[in-house]
Amino acid sequence: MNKKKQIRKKMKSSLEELEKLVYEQSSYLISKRLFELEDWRNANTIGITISNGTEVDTWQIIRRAWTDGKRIVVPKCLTESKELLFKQITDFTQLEKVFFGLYEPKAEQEAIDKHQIDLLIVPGLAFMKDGYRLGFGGGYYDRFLADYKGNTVSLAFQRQLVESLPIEDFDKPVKKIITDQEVVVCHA
Ligand SMILES: Nc1nc2c(c(=O)[nH]1)N(C=O)[C@@H](CNc1ccc(C(=O)N[C@@H](CCC(=O)O)C(=O)O)cc1)CN2
Ligand SMILES: Nc1ncnc2c1ncn2[C@@H]1O[C@H](COP(=O)(O)OP(=O)(O)OP(=O)(O)O)[C@@H](O)[C@H]1O
Repeated sequence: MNKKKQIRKKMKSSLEELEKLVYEQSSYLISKRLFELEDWRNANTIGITISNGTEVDTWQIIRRAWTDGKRIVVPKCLTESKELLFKQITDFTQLEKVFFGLYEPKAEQEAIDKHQIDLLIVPGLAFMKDGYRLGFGGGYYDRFLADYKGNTVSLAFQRQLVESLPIEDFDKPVKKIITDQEVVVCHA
């Protein structure tokens, strides 16, 4: 657990050093790569978080999905059970600010069944090329992925790719990682 905390701390400060212009350009390149993939083209329902701070920008990805007629579903954290409930949004004003400055769908937005999600964009702080990841520590995505059968990709700045991470039994790797420099096809 301590090792994970250490890596999180180090990665957070590395990400804070990204200049605004580099952040914008890298986010643009990552989304451009995503839109070229069959994984994106073939997906009708896309599960995605609302990026915050130094996370790869997802706002522009959501706008593009809406323009392309795709359904966007965004997670709401059930803090007691540490589960994620995905709800459809068709408009950014259907979100509200919750803890840590995160945005979630408002209560009245309708929840969907997790198996309707064709492509899940899985957030994370650090990734290995085999698809294993380190998140923010809630364990929300590890739990969600345990019985999720759909496609998964993660978006990351190149500096978020690391040589090694502590792996635990419950960790589930993602299938692809898209960075500003490459698309990594993961073989865990
Ligand atoms: N933009 C964005 N939205 C997201 C995520 C994300 O990574 N990015 N999440 C990705 O999962 C979920 C929220 N993640 C959370 C992660 C941790 C804690 C939390 O309570 N952290 C504790 C430490 C817990 C621990 O160390 O065990 C804390 O910081 O006090 C809450 C929510 C859903 N929405
Ligand atoms: N499938 C699961 N069932 C029950 N508990 C789980 C499961 N997956 C993870 N956990 C618990 O969640 C906690 C947080 O895990 P971890 O530190 O690996 O989170 P993370 O990978 O950073 O977060 P996330 O998956 O939300 O991105 C751990 O204490 C772990 O025991």
